[in-house]
Amino acid sequence: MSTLPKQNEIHIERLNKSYTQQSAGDLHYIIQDVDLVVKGGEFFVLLGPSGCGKSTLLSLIAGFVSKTSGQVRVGEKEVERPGQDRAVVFQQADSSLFPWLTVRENVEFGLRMKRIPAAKRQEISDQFIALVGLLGHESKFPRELSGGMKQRVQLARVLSNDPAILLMDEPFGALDAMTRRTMQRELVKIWQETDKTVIFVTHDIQEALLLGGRIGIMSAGPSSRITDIYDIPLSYPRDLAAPEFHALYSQIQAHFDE
Ligand SMILES: Nc1ncnc2c1ncn2[C@@H]1O[C@H](COP(=O)(O)OP(=O)(O)OP(=O)(O)O)[C@@H](O)[C@H]1O
Repeated sequence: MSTLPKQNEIHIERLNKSYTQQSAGDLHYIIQDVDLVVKGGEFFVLLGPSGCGKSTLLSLIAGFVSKTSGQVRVGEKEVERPGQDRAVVFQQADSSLFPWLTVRENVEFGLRMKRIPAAKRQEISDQFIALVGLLGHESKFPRELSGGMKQRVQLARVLSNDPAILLMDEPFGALDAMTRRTMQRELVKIWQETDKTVIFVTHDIQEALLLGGRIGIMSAGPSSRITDIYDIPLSYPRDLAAPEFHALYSQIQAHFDE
């Protein structure tokens, strides 16, 4: 049996990111000595207070920003730049959708760039438009969609490119509570159907517990680290009213009350 790391496994070792503070001229560590292994096909949630460095860590994995020192590997490859194996879903779909393209054209954009023939493109976009529940809306433009629908288009577009890893930065943060719950449920279903590795950033404990197979707690910055990792032994879909859910909620909440 091969012992090589899976292509969708993420290894982070002694990772540091610092900026030089303009005023003081000294080094300011955003994250310091982060160690983490996310297994292939895992749903991992990064949970921490606002400003602790969650987006920074996600951007380092995405290859959007360069590290100060340490290692980020996907499979066996060191991350040096963005790659097709890692797709990022942002909080605001508006900034990532092309307003002059329809839902279908937005979803097919990456496929067109890869010169996939039209018939195959349509087959793939049909599949993911259906998966995110947007059948019947293919010809609409982003301005004709609600916030939740735009977020679904963003998700369908990302999924149609078939990345091994989904990096999600508070993707439902701007949605109303009901749409947010629907999207959370759909994301879990999509993840179960596609076996992708997901790293999902949030500062909402309830969201973390609804979604995560494991939850990594980040300490408040500066020099933030992952201080604790919780295995969440609850089956999906998760029951907000279950006593086990409440017990885990209180346990995790205690980290932020200290
Ligand atoms: N380019 C930069 N130069 C200097 N400091 C930066 C830069 N980018 C981010 N920071 C700082 O890094 C810290 C962490 O920011 P980051 O956006 O990663 O946190 P976050 O946990 O994702 O926050 P939120 O939950 O509010 O989105 C903040 O204090 C921020 O000011």
